[in-house]
Amino acid sequence: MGLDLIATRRQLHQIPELGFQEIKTQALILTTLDQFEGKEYMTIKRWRTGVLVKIHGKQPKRTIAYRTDIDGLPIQEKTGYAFQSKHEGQMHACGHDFHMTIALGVIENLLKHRPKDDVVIVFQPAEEGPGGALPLLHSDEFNAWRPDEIFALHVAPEYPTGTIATREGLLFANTSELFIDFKGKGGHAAYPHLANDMVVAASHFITQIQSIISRRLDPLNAGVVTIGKVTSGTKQNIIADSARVEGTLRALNPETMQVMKEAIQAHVAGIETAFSCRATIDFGSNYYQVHNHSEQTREFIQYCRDHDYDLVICKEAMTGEDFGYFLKEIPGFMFWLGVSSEAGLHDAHFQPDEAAIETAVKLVTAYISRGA
Ligand SMILES: CC(=O)N[C@@H](CCC[C@H](N)C(=O)O)C(=O)O
Repeated sequence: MGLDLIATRRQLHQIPELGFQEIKTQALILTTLDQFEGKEYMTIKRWRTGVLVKIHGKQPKRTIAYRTDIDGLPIQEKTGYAFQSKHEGQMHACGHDFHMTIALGVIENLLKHRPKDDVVIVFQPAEEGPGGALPLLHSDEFNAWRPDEIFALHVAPEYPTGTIATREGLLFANTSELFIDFKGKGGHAAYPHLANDMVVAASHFITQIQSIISRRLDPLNAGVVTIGKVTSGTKQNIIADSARVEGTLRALNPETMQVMKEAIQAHVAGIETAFSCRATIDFGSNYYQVHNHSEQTREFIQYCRDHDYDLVICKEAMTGEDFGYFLKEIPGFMFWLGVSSEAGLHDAHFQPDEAAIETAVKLVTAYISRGA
């Protein structure tokens, strides 16, 4: 009996793990691969918590790669699914359970009907952070099987199930994480003049940096500053001696990202002066933009049109993806797969439509096998 795609997705959904901690996920991928018929035609390698699979083509002239990410997010799930995450505070809220299931379905198909060329399927850890693509791309394991072309998909809640959306050129933005620690002097709530309040300092900083977008950037060259987490204080009547601000920066080109980082540094320096405090800035992991190569994207678009897929030529998005690092070095493309969820990506209620999995397995298998 073949792979049950829905059951596999639900199994994966129950065991989300954060970047470079995907131990159970890796084990489940390996166990699933081990059950496939035709496994003599594949070679499997582990890379950290990821997995690389090579399917040996019948008359290989080149290698085509397909990549899936495998990590989950630090979100407490609120879907109410019977197969809800078993890991407290962790959830597949960005569709990586879908992405992995699709990759497994594709491997099963390619082992049954071997393609002409070699195929490498990459199960990459840590897409949500700190970033698995760059170290994987420069690993010996990957480079021993370095492909001529690579592609990937990402689920899209806003499109109807099975819709394929992509574009030539820029698809996803440049990103940089942002972590700032403010250090001041704590004290009694009734004596603010004897303390140095980091709740107030951090609040000023968060409000001020909104003007980076409105006053520092060319309005035609968009950027985003989002602060997603603020931590400070111990009790309502104690002035906090420290505050930590965590966020992300987004920009449509690397130059704009640089402008934003310099502006952040200037604002932090201003806060240090104004509030007599100290601050450290960490830009965390940075993802290079996902820039689809024209020739490969056009061929894929034409294939979708010729085979009656619901195709949308979409706009670029401010999401980030470390798949951009692969595309910086290897020709290829990324596309969105519609999964019609009312709740969006990174939302505790995210409920993608499982019907999209089969559509994607068929498309990716057929696209890899075309011309065979
Ligand atoms: C598709 C998606 O949602 N990707 C994530 C990538 C994370 C980037 C990085 N860790 C950051 O937060 O800057 C996204 O948030 O866009």
